[in-house]
Amino acid sequence: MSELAAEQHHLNVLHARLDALRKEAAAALARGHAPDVWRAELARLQAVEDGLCFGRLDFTGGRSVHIGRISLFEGDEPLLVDWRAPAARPFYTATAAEPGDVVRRRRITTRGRTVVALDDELLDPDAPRDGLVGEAALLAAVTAERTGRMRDIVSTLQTEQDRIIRDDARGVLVVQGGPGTGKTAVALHRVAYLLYTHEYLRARGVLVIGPSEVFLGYIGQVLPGLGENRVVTATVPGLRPVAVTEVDSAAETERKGSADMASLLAKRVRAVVRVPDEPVDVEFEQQLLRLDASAVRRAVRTAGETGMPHNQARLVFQREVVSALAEELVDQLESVVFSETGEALDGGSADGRLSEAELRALAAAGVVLGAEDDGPRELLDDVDREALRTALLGDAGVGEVLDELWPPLTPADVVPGPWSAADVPLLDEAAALVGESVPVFGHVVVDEAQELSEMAWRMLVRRCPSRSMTVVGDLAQTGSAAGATSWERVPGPRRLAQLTVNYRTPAEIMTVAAELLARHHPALRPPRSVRGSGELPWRLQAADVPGALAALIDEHTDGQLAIITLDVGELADALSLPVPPDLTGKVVLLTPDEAKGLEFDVVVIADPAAVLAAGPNDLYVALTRATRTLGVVHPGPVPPELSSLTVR
Ligand SMILES: Nc1ncnc2c1ncn2[C@@H]1O[C@H](COP(=O)(O)OP(=O)(O)OP(=O)(O)O)[C@@H](O)[C@H]1O
Repeated sequence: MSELAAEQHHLNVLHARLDALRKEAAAALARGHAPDVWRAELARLQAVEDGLCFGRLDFTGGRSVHIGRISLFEGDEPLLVDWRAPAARPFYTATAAEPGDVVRRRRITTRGRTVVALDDELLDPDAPRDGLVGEAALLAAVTAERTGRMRDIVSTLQTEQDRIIRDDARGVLVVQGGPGTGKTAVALHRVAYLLYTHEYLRARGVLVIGPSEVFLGYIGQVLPGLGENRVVTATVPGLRPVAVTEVDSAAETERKGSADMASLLAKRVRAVVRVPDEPVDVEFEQQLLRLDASAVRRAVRTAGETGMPHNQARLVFQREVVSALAEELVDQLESVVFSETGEALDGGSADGRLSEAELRALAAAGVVLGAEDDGPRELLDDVDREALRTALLGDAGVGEVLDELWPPLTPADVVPGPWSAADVPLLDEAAALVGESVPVFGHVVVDEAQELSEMAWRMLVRRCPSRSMTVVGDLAQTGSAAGATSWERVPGPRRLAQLTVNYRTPAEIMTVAAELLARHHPALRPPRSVRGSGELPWRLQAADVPGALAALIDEHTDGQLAIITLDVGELADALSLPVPPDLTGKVVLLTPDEAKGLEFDVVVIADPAAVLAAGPNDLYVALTRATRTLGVVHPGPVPPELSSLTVR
């Protein structure tokens, strides 16, 4: 039997096993037993159909294992090892220089259920080293036409990526890497790895944060394809569903993103508590009670000292005030008996019995006087006092006074609308200050993390108090005015990892991007492109930009074409392209901000000077989106940053 036929035979066995498991799951689901569990299991088994098995390791001594998306067994015999299992690790880490006991690594390419190619690497310590694992398969993957949906890279993960994926779950791992270094891909594979490795994370959940809904759609297929359906994905504003209708200026975005807002909001919340200078009159069952300003001050202090959020501390405040009021009432009642002159006061009877009003007050508190009761001193034991406090608390008039002194708050009281995206972290902060809780996750992944404001980070820490986080981004791509220029704002303690190889952008394009980077971020190193395309980036001067673009679209045949520009409105009309963009279209029109994290076969930047004026980072993002060809169409003089492009 040929090697290909042998692998086909094994793949048939694997799919037969997969089909059997699906049947079992479907039958269990039909029986109605633990439907959620079986539905999820069925979805997991369905999602691993494509590329079920993609590799094989042969070890010294003749043993071999097949590597795939999930583990499969026939009885005790392992048919397929999950790529995340320790046994699969050498598939990603073994090198010719350090082969361990691996003698051969085989990449198996399948189409549907058919094996179409084998790519063998003999791990011979004497062979020349190129640093790339499985170069042929890798190059095939990175040059494949783009579809508008991200694919997983499980069969071609590189060693520096593998190391990050399997890094410790605890603490904050920050991954800095230039464009196309696989940060998004690595972050998603790490989620799959952590969920596989740590049972507790499956129970506590993982949250993946992305920069936009379009981006979340782009990455949406990756985790299900890796057999993980249980991850929550969201944008930062999406974590708190409120109506975002406003757009802030850059200065406003920066101001609202600053950590100073946290103390400002805390101050705003504290300021609603009123401490009067004069005693406050409180009416209860037609009795007038006097609440001393000092008693209010004491209650505010006691409530404040609990450190509880506003609405919870309010309850403490209320209990304190009501205790003071109850004491006042008791004093009044007791004074009937114990007035200095021995006289009954306030209409009480001379023998120390109580007035009508006092009886009503006691009745409201549920204190019932029997005929044998002499007076309130003996009557008002601890239970009665508690009943009195409860009655005071439940009284509408008393409640009104309490609410005036310490009003209950909603987040919208603290941060009134209408709201912009930058208000959402402020509303979230306000929610925490007033005492609303949020769902908590076992691990949080943040993609395009350079865009997050300090206030957004606070929002995420509230959702992950354990601070088990994976944070990936590129400081050279920061677009938001409230975004980061260093990783210092990421909650600590943090450890930093780097990705250095660009799998997306060909060397010819990266040379242009590197010049821009050198001008504006001299401290940052551009990533090294894994390949060249043989196509030089070009520029075209055209007074009629929409006309020039229409001609380019007409000429375009292969793969996806993206037009990146600052002002999409005008071009959308002229070129009849959808806004917001449809990523599955043949031609996609979008802003640099929307293009963040995405990639296309061909990219044309319209009016690069305008993009540059918005910020060099925006132009850097736009320049690094193409997997094959880059062009710019400029109506005026070309920015010096792009003067080296070939004139078309
Ligand atoms: N090991 C790999 N094998 C095959 N393809 C890879 C590998 N690593 C990355 N890629 C591909 O490179 C492209 C860029 O990856 P990804 O989007 O994760 O990069 P990024 O660092 O997040 O980029 P950016 O900062 O520009 O958003 C994707 O198409 C991804 O599939």
